[in-house]
This record gives sequence, structure tokens and C-alpha cells, in this order.
Amino acid sequence: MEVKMKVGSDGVAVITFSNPPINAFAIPIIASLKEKVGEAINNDDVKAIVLTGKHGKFSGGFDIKVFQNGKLSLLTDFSINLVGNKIEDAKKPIVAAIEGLALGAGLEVAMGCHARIATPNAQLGLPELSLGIIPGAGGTQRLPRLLGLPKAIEMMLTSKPILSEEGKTLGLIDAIVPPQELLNVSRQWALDIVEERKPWVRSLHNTNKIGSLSEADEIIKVARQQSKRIAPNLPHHQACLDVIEEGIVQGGYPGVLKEGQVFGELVVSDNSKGLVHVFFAQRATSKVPNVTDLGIKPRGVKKVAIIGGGLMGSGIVTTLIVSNIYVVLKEVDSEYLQKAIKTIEANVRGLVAGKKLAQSRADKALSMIKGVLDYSEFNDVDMVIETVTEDLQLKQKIFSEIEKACPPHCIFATNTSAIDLDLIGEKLGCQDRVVGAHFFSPAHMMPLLEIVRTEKTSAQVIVDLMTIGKIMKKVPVVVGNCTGFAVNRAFFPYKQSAHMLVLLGVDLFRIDRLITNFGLPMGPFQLEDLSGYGVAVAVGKEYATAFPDRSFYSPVTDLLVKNGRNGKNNGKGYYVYEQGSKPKPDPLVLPIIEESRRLAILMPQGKPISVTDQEIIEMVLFPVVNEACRVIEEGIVVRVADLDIASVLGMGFPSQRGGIIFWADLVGSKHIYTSLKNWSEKYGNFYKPSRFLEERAMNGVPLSAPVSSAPKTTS
Ligand SMILES: C[C@H](O)CC(=O)SCCNC(=O)CCNC(=O)[C@H](O)C(C)(C)COP(=O)(O)OP(=O)(O)OC[C@H]1O[C@@H](n2cnc3c(N)ncnc32)[C@H](O)[C@@H]1OP(=O)(O)O
Repeated sequence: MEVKMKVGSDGVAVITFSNPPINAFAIPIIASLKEKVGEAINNDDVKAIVLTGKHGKFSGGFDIKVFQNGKLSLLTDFSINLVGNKIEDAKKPIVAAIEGLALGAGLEVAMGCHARIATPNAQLGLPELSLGIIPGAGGTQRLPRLLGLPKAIEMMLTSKPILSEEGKTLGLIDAIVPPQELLNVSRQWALDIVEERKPWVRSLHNTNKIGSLSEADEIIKVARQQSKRIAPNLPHHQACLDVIEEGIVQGGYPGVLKEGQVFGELVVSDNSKGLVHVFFAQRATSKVPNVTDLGIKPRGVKKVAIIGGGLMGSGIVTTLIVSNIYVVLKEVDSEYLQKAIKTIEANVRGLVAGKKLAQSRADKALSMIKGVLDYSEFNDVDMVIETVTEDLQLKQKIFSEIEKACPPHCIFATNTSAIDLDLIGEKLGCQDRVVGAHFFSPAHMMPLLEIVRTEKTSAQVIVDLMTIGKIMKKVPVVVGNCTGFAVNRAFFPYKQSAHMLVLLGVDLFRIDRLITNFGLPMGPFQLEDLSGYGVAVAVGKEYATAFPDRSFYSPVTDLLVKNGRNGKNNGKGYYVYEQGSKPKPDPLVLPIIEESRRLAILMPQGKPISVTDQEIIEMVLFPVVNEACRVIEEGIVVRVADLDIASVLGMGFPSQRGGIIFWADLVGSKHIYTSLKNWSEKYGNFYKPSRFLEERAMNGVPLSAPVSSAPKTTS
């Protein structure tokens, strides 16, 4: 970690910062940068300054670890004294030479400079909102002044970077040059400013891109409405617009002051802590002890066979072919095969329509599938992923067949969402090649890939699957083997909790509404409609067998099916599904619910229980935390934070809440334990707190603390 300065014979001081891998502005970097800029300004031999980063990058931004360490007082100094007073208001011109990326504080420092020269394809952005904060160091003020309000607001609210080419068109970048010319052109540019051949722009004082007050007012008003709709649970989006507005109405400097104040409030908020936790937790999933630290090189997986072209199979094929991987898709007959191909085509069309895939790539992707009805094409596949129905015997039969049909290096993966892998691979001679590749529905959209290893799965197979997962733009999380693995196991009580509440007399649509307000993309009943009741019933049986002490039978789903309701599949579930309109709660389902309540006989004295909105959220989610505790205790996850990432990416648990365990620690294990104990006394074993939760609550140890550090109770 260092900042170096070299003064050339041309009188230009080049100040280079280095903090691999992304040149984050850590505290020592900021202090040295300030010192070096001061030195250059006071040195009479220096006419102008160039700021640049080492390792092919300008900077990925402020060192986010500082947010977790709480040393935040430095931020005002960084924003006002370094970027404002020292750089922008310097009496010598300063040019930013940007290679690779300038994000967050990286771009903010560059915008404080008097010109910006970039290499082609450099990424420029202010992604701070994705961390629950707003851009600091004047970012909220200088970006609108450099490229106009609409684009600046879009970049901040979406956290999406632009490339230098677009930056040049919009006025953020002054010139684009090849990497080998970057420093020379930047030096010359700085000297040209000295000689007044190029303008000396202090962007905070620039007003020509802002437009009139009424225009700005209208743009901000529209952005506020959009934000309310798109990010209803993320108040920092509105806070960002408040700060931008302050700068427009009061001027750039008051805007910077307000930005500092709001930044200071947001950076200590639970939302920001949750999002920062998710940022680091996601990156940590790439590190699996005794797997990724063994120096194993991934083998290329070029051709994959998929068995079964249903919803999951089609989704997995889609994600493979758009990632340039050849697929052999096996179905039982040509009718099913045609149906699967049609689904895949529709998936690909959807990706094109959503601008996630270019039409030219879509055509190429679709040419990469070969549909088959037998195993004759399996002799050169590198991996098979089985995606047939949750039937153990069928899966065992398929695995014995593929062992004979595939080459000896082939990986045998199953997409089962609940069945124990040891049972599936029981009869195979090559159990080291058996692994779970658990995708989440819809597989071509959901980012999580749960990689399930057994005691026998080889490290090579895990490394290969992690690598192919990343090529497919998934986040692979390696977990251990048990019924439901990490995500479905932890979340198996989710549906049950919701059913329990309904059987206790609570309105199902109220539950869905509250869970959506909490931040999940949909409530448990709408989710059940979407995934289909067949899966729910099959998986429910697995859990009932594996965890009989905490499973209960809810008659609701069976009664729905008996009444001709199959969920979204046939347009009728808890909700009615009509083409082109949002799902509508169906009042016709209420008599079915009434009948279920009569059969279940759970309501105390036959009367619905009375619960607050907060209690409903807790009664749905605390049983999930309880089961997650068992997952942690049994060592199913490598580290507790893996469960947070898995819950966010697999279940849509709101990322601003940091994932299921991070959230539980904010709520407090004691409260969770006491509530569950109380409910278990009133409503039965389903709520009974696990031993792990009890121990942690009693000893005041966070649930996220590593397992070995939790003191055991003597009782
Ligand atoms: C005052 C200001 O307004 C406040 C700010 O600047 S807040 C920060 C704004 N910047 C950001 O949000 C960018 C965050 N970083 C990223 O998006 C990506 O890391 C990146 C695009 C820069 C690079 O991506 P990629 O090459 O895939 O590398 P990636 O694996 O993500 O990161 C490499 C390492 O750098 C770390 N890292 C990345 N950005 C970091 C940051 N801003 N602070 C601290 N560490 C960071 C990662 O944790 C990872 O560490 P590890 O190797 O120990 O796991």
C-alpha cells in the first residue's frame, strides 16, 4: 500500500497510488495522497499534477472495510479537505489518468480533478447506493454538473457504471487514449491547462449542464416517484435525491455539506451494514478451505448433458447455452423434448427482450443444444445434471445408467432440491464424482448455485463446478449434504409457518402483504402458487420424514388441488392469474381455507388468534432462523455468512437486511428464543427452539459467531 510521486523534467508531478487488488482508498492511502498533493503544490519545480493508479486500475473506491471498523471521521476530511480544497481548488492543474476503473471515491477524486483522460472501456460509476449509502466526496454534486441531471441520477440510483466511451460522449471524460499513451497524454493535457490551451474546469462550480431550476425540479420529482416504486424499502434512494436537490437549489458547496451529513447518518444505518455485509460475504464464498486453497486447476467443462427438460431443466439449459456451453438435452419422448425446446426458446427471447442478451448471441446460443432421447451422445460430455422429478428410485436408476454411458472424468450432478445425495449415488462405483448442482427457479434468472458435496465428493469436482458456476454468472456456495441442504433446509419452515398462521386463523393475504413489505419479492403463498403444488407436496414429504419432530400436516394444499387449483400453472391458486395483469387475491379460496381450519383444529377454542403485523413477520421468519441454527450447528455451511448470501440470492431475502442470520442478530437471539419458546408452549413443537439457538441466546453469543467460539451450556 503506497503513494509515490515522481516529478518529470517537463514539470509534471505524477502521483501514483497502489493498494492491490483494486487500489481502494484506505486510510493510509488518503493520508499519503493528501501529503503528496500538498508537496507537489508547494514545489516550485512542479507546474501541474497527474493522479493515477497502479495495477491497471484507477481506484475501486473508498475502502469499505473502514465502514465496518467505524473510523468514519476521516470522511469529511477526505471530501472537503482533499477532494475539494486540495485537489479541485488547487492553484496548479490536476489531471486524472484513468485506466480500468474509477468507482465510488475513485470517480469522486477524478471528478475533483480539472480533466479526466481514460483508457478504452474503463468503468466509471458511483455504486454507493448498492451499499446503502450515497456517494460521498462530492459525487452527488459533481456528477450532475459534469454530465447533466438525468444521466447522473440514473447512474447513482442504479449503481451501474458506464464505459469511458459513453463518458466521453456525455462530458465526463475529456479524451480516450490507449493504455500506453495514458500518462503522456495526461501530462501534456495538464501542461496545456497551464498554458490555457485547454480549459481549467472546476466541476463543482459548473452550472451549464444543470438546466433551469424548474427543469431540475421536474427531473427530480419523476426520479422520486420511480424510486418509491422500484425501491420502496430503501430510504437512502430518496435521501440521495434530497442531497442532489439541495445542491441544485442552494449551490454545489452547500450540497457537499449536506451530502457529508446524510452520508454520516446512512453509513451507520442497519441497511448499510446489511448491504456491506452482503458485499463481503458474497466474495468470501469463493474461498472454501481444503478445496480452493489446494492449488487445484479447474478442468474445462465444455459440454454438459441435462436429463429432464421441465421447468428447472429448461432454465439450466438456458443459462448454459447463453454462457457458450454445448448442451445435450435428454427427454423421455419427442413430445416432451419439443416442449422443453419451446420453453428454452421462450427463456432466450425473454432475455433478449429484457436486454440481457443480444439477438446475435441468442441465435448462437440456441444452436448449441442437441435434443436426444437416449444416451448415445453422452460419451464425450464433461458433466451431467439430472433434473427429473423428486423420486429417489428414478434418480438412482438414472445415475447407474449415466455411469455406464459417460466418460470416466464426467461429473455426475443432481439438481434435487431435497433428497440426500448419498442415497442418490448409493449404488455408484464413482461416488467422488457425485455432487449437487442446486439451481433456484427460474434457473436462468436466479443467481444462486448451491454446490452440495458429500463426504466423498472430490475437491477437483467442486473446483470444476464452482468455475462453471461463475462462467454461468452464478454465485456458487458450497454446502454440505443433508435433506434440503442449506437454503431449502433453513427455509423449509417458511411455508409451514405461513400455513400454521393461516390454520390459526390469520388472513393469508395479510401474511403475503406483510412479508412483501418486509422486503421479500413475494409472500409465501404467492411463492407456493409460482413453484407449483406438486413440488411443494413432494418436498414436504421429504421434510416430514427427515424432521418429524417439527413438521406438521397442513390440509390446505391438498384441498386446493382437490378443488382444481394448481397455482400459477393453471391460473388458479391462492391468487387468480390472468395474462397481462398482476396476480389478484382470489376470494373463492377462502371457503377452502375455512375447511382446512376445521380439519386441522389448531385455533385455540375454535377462534382465530389475534396477532400484530410485527408478530406475523416474526412467526413466519423466526422458525426459519431456528432451522438455520441447526444448519450452522451441523456444519452444513462453511461459514455462517454463506447462509446469509444463500438466503439473499436463493430466497430473495432482502439484501439490505444482510441475510437471515445477520438480520436475526440485529433482532437479537434472546428475543427470538423467548418468542419461539412462548409459541411452542401455545401452539406446539413446530416452534420449539433448537439447542443451538437456546445456547447462544442464554450466553449472549451472536448467532453469526463461529461455531467453536460459542460456549456450551452445562445443562
Ligand atoms: C466516499 C465514497 O463515496 C464511498 C465509496 O467509495 S464506497 C465504495 C464504492 N465502490 C464500490 O462499491 C466498488 C466495490 N467493488 C466492486 O464493485 C468490485 O470489487 C470491483 C468492480 C471493484 C472489482 O471486481 P472484481 O475484479 O470482480 O474483484 P472482487 O472480487 O469484487 O474484489 C477483489 C477484492 O477487493 C475487495 N474490494 C473490492 N472493493 C473494495 C472496496 N471498495 N473496499 C475494500 N475492499 C474492496 C474485495 O472484497 C475482494 O477482496 P478479497 O479478494 O479479499 O475477497
